Amino acid sequence: MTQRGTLGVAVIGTGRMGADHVRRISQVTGGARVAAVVDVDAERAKRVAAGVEGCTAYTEPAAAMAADDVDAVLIASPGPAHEAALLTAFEHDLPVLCEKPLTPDAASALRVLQAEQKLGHRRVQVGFMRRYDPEYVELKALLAGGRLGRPLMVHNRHRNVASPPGFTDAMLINDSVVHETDVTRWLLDQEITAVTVLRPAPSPNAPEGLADPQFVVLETEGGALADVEIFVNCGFGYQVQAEVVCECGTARIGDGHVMVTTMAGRWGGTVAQDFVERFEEAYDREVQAWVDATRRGEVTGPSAWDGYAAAAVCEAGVRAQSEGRRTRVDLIERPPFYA
Ligand SMILES: NC(=O)c1ccc[n+]([C@@H]2O[C@H](COP(=O)([O-])OP(=O)(O)OC[C@H]3O[C@@H](n4cnc5c(N)ncnc54)[C@H](O)[C@@H]3O)[C@@H](O)[C@H]2O)c1
Ligand SMILES: O[C@H]1[C@H](O)[C@@H](O)[C@H](O)[C@@H](O)[C@H]1O
Repeated sequence: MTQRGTLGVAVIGTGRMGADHVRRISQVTGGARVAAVVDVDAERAKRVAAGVEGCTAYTEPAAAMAADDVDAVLIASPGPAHEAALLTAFEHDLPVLCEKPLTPDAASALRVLQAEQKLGHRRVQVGFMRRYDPEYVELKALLAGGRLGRPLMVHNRHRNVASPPGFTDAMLINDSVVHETDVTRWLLDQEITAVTVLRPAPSPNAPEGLADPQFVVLETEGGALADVEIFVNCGFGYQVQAEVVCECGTARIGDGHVMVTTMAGRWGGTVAQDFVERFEEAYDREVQAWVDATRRGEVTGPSAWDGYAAAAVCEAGVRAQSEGRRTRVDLIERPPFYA
C-alpha cells in the first residue's frame, strides 16, 4: 500500500457514478486515495484526474492496474464492460468494488465466479449499496430478530424521475430491478426461484420503445412472494420503498419522513430527486466498509455469488418479459467457496 498505508484506488469509468466515487474517496472516505482514473473517453478521464492530487488518467484498465501505486479497483463503467475489467483485476490479484450489476447476464457472471474461485481467494464486493442504507439495515436486523415472525410478502416500489437515453426493457430489469432482487434475497435469506413480469398500459411519459412502468413478481424458495413496481419515468421524484409483511406484523421503510412544513394552507415535505441524494449515506458507508476490509486483507459485503444470483434472476426476468409468462430461475448450486 502506498503513502503510509493509504489504499491507492483506480476508478474505472468516470461518468455519473465513477465521478461521484472519485469525489467520495478523495473527500469523505478515510484510508484511501484515488491513484488512477480510467475512461474510454480520454478527455473525461483527464478532467476528473485534474481535480485530484497525484491521480493519473488512463484509457485502458489494464494499464492502470499495472501501475505501482494502484492497490485496488473500483469499477463504475457500464455493466457490459464489467466482466473484462474484473478478469483483468484478477490477473493482477487486486481487490475490487464492482458497481451493480456484476454483469448483465448469468453466463458472464458465472465466468467471473469461476475465475475468482480459480484465484483461490475472494476478491470481489458488489455495489449493492442498499445493504448499507441505515433504513434497510434496521429492517434486516428486525427481521433477523424474529419478532415479526416469518416474512410472507415484500412490497417494493422503485421510482426514478426519468430514465437515461437508450434505456431498454432489459435494462429496466438488469439495472433497476436488480436492486430489489438483491435486497429480497438478503432480507429473506432465500434464493429467488421464479419471476413473472406484468405490464400495465404504459405511461405517456415512457420514451419510445420502453414499457414503463412494469410490475415484477419474485417467488422465493421458502414460499414468500416479493412484488416490485418499477417506474423509471415517474417524473416527480426518486422513491425506493419496501414493506415486509410477516406472520405477526409488518415493517416499512423509505417513506422519507424528514422535515414537514406547513404553509399557505398546506403541509408537506420534499421528495429526493435521484439516487445520489437518496442513497448518499449508503454509498459512503459501502465504500468505507470496502476500504476498511481491504486494508485488513479481508473481503466483506455482497459477494460475486450475490452478483451471479441476481444476474440469474434478472436473466429469468428478461425472458419473462419477452415470453410473457412465469419463468423459472436457472441457478447453479452455491459453491462452498461462497458459503
Ligand atoms: N448503485 C447505484 O445506485 C448506481 C447508480 C447509478 C449507476 N450505477 C452503476 O454504475 C455503473 C456506471 O453507471 P453510470 O450511471 O455512472 O454510467 P455513465 O454512463 O454515466 O458512465 C459510464 C462511464 O464509463 C465509461 N466507459 C464506458 N466503457 C468503458 C470501459 N470499457 N472502460 C472504462 N470506461 C468506460 C464511459 O465513457 C462513461 O464515462 C453501472 O454499472 C451502473 O449500473 C449504480
Ligand atoms: O443504475 C441506476 C441505479 O442503480 C439506481 O439506483 C436505480 O434506481 C436506477 O433505476 C438505475 O438505472
